[in-house]
Amino acid sequence: MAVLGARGKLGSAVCEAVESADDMELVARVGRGDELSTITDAGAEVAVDVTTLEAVMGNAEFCLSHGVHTVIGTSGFGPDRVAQLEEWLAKAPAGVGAMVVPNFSVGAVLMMRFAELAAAHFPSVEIVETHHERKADAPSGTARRTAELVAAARREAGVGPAPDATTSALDGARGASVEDVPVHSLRMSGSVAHQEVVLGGVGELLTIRHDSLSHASFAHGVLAAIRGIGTRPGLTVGLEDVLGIA
Ligand SMILES: NC(=O)C1=CN([C@@H]2O[C@H](COP(=O)(O)OP(=O)(O)OC[C@H]3O[C@@H](n4cnc5c(N)ncnc54)[C@H](OP(=O)(O)O)[C@@H]3O)[C@@H](O)[C@H]2O)C=CC1
Ligand SMILES: O=C(O)C1=N[C@H](C(=O)O)C[C@H](O)C1
Repeated sequence: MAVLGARGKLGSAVCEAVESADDMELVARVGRGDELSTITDAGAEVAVDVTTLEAVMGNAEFCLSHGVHTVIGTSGFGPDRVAQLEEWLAKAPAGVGAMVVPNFSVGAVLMMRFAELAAAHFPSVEIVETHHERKADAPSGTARRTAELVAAARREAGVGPAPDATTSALDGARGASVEDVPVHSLRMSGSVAHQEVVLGGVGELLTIRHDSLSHASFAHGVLAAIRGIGTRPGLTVGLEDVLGIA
């Protein structure tokens, strides 16, 4: 096992989780400025990337082309980056896998699934995510993924656009639109990672909320992803399958 971004907030939690697991060994802690050959020299079979938007693609290209399974927790993945991973996977040694995981917390995976289930039953749906003030990307990867799942569920059920009479608005007042789902991003000192999916119907509101209160919330999912990737060649997006949340 190699951890890229090992000295970061999530990277430190991942290293701790791997070191406390009996069935895996941490052989490389990679930080900014370290040679990527550290990963292959150490014989790592799986790499977990929890770095930055700028670093992650170069890291993934190296790992996949050298036959190292790659679990990507770094956020900011849109369709272009996913397509690039698929291109590299097609040229990678047989059996190699890449797993893009917008959120490793079990509660967040369930929150996304619940939102997907509810999405077709309410005319209105919007997402509010809150993160710590050091977060680089907005909206969060979790919010993006939730919006994609919600939008797909609504398309499949033939639900039309959410009602909205706005004809005049300041830029940003209605949030960012991810596949027509409004996403509102708050950056707050004192917070970790939080999301509400708010659904509106006739005379009722449903709010699905998840809070990560510390980076320990991501540990179980990271270990599950590491254990699962060896039997999942090619691209996997999300942790639903690995956690048995279908
Ligand atoms: N999927 C999930 O469940 C979660 C995802 N995340 C995501 O993970 C990423 C990291 O988050 P977080 O730990 O909070 O951020 P941090 O800033 O604490 O950590 C990022 C680390 O990556 C290091 N780094 C930068 N460039 C490279 C490089 N080229 N090679 C190796 N290491 C590098 C940084 O080093 P330096 O300090 O020197 O810059 C830093 O130690 C973010 O994208 C975040 O959104 C976070 C939490 C949960
Ligand atoms: O940067 C973070 O902290 C987090 N990033 C991920 C995201 O963008 O969704 C996962 C979690 O929300 C924490």
